[in-house]
Amino acid sequence: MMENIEGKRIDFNYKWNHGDLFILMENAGKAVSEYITEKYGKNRNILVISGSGNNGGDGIITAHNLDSDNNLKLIVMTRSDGSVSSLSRRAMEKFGNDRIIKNPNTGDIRKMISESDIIVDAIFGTGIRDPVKEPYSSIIEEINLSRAEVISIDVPSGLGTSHSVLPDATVTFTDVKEGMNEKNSGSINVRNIGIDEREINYAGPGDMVYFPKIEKNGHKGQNGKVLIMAGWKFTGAGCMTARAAENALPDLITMLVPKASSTIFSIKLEDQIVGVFNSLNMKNELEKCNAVLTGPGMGISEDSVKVVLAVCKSGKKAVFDADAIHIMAEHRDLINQNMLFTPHSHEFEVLTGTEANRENAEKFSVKYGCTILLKGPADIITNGKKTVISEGGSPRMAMGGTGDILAGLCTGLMARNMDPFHAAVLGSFINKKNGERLEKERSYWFNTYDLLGSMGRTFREYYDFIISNE
Ligand SMILES: NC(=O)C1=CN([C@@H]2O[C@H](COP(=O)(O)OP(=O)(O)OC[C@H]3O[C@@H](n4cnc5c(N)ncnc54)[C@H](O)[C@@H]3O)[C@@H](O)[C@H]2O)[C@@H](O)CC1
Ligand SMILES: Nc1ncnc2c1ncn2[C@@H]1O[C@H](COP(=O)(O)OP(=O)(O)O)[C@@H](O)[C@H]1O
Ligand SMILES: [K+]
Repeated sequence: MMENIEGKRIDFNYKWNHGDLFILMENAGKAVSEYITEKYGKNRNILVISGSGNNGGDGIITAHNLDSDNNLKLIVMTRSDGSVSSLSRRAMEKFGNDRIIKNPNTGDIRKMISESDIIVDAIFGTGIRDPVKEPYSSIIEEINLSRAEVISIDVPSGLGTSHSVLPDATVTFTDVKEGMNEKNSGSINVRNIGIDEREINYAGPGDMVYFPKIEKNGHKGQNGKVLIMAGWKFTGAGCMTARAAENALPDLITMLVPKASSTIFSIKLEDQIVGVFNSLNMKNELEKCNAVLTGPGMGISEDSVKVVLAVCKSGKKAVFDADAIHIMAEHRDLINQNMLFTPHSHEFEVLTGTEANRENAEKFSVKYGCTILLKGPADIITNGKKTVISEGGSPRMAMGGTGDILAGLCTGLMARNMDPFHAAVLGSFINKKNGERLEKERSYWFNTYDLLGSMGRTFREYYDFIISNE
């Protein structure tokens, strides 16, 4: 079962890899027209009703393919300014603009429906917004009143709203969509339209769809607060986590550190809030934050155990890295679905007592409900329900500190309201692409400062890609 946003993610990955989604639309139209021809034969009275988005475009290609062997009519309902999506425009040119019936009135639509044996429903797909208003609600009602066979493309138009087409069959692409069942979709036929494993099961630019946009009129605090308790033994590691977390664009980052090292942190992180650790401060900051990180450069001490246990008790979204993973190995009963663990293979073995591989990561996630990001030349991210592989990066990333950057970045993303799984996938992807960018510029001669310095540019490249293609 695929959520709509996951469909978007896959589309963006496809677009990044192949440049153009039109071939998918052509394949979608081919899948639907073949289904109809196989089931109903030729010389039928077919009415295709398309909306203004890409679902409508799939309908237009379907109409194009069925046109020569049937008595076919194509209606296109445009947006109020007369436009349709850019892919649909290409589909319209292919069909022949002058033969398309644009925005007919409801009476004419009713008449065309009554004259048809087969109706192809391509009004809305996964891009539907609630509520469905006139004229769409009436068109959907008319379709449901007709005696014709109704075939929906991808999803019954209006699914999930109060006005939904009730088709005899739905031809859907890649996977069954969220909310679909035989009762609301008729017989469900899943067709592969050319999306391959890489676009589905591997991290890619499409993972940016889960990154919450910055609201133009936002106010302080709205974009999340990060709490970091790290670097108590190795201050450098702690500072890197904070610098990395900034790239997720949270509003506030607070570090709690021991009194003895607070001056060092204040100097190195002059633009961030550095507080002195004590039990009361920790309690207050844990209450305020949206996500918390502990572990990197922390050392294992009485206080660090206290911190890790307090984080567990807080119920906040949390990232456990490095020493915190060692501590949590003794407290597995406290693990829950708000937690992300970012072990390399040795830490994984300590945490789980099993060999570091995909299967064991999945088993552990299922058992404890948490997300695991198992680091290596290829990162494996799993929450037990889904697993994504994140490939790439640079061999130079084996240097110390890249794990701290990754943990900080993931925490920042979780504070921005992302769930642990999608934060881990995007964090790993951006971190690795950032390493690739630097390797391209400097071969292996770069360090963690360089990674932190260029992360914003790497992020932006993918952010802009999503924004400019939405
Ligand atoms: N990777 C895939 O699976 C592919 C998906 N494609 C198709 O693309 C569809 C998604 O396309 P889109 O994202 O363009 O979205 P849709 O085509 O589902 O709908 C969006 C359009 O409908 C309008 N709209 C939405 N809700 C409305 C409402 N309540 N009242 C009036 N107008 C409304 C929007 O303004 C927009 O123009 C999928 O369902 C599928 O059919 C295909 O083109 C091929 C590839
Ligand atoms: N040889 C490598 N090739 C590509 N990416 C790597 C390599 N080594 C580490 N990375 C990446 O660097 C990040 C940090 O991993 P790692 O170095 O294992 O963490 P740590 O700093 O905790 O040891 C991960 O995203 C990982 O994929
Ligand atoms: K549809």
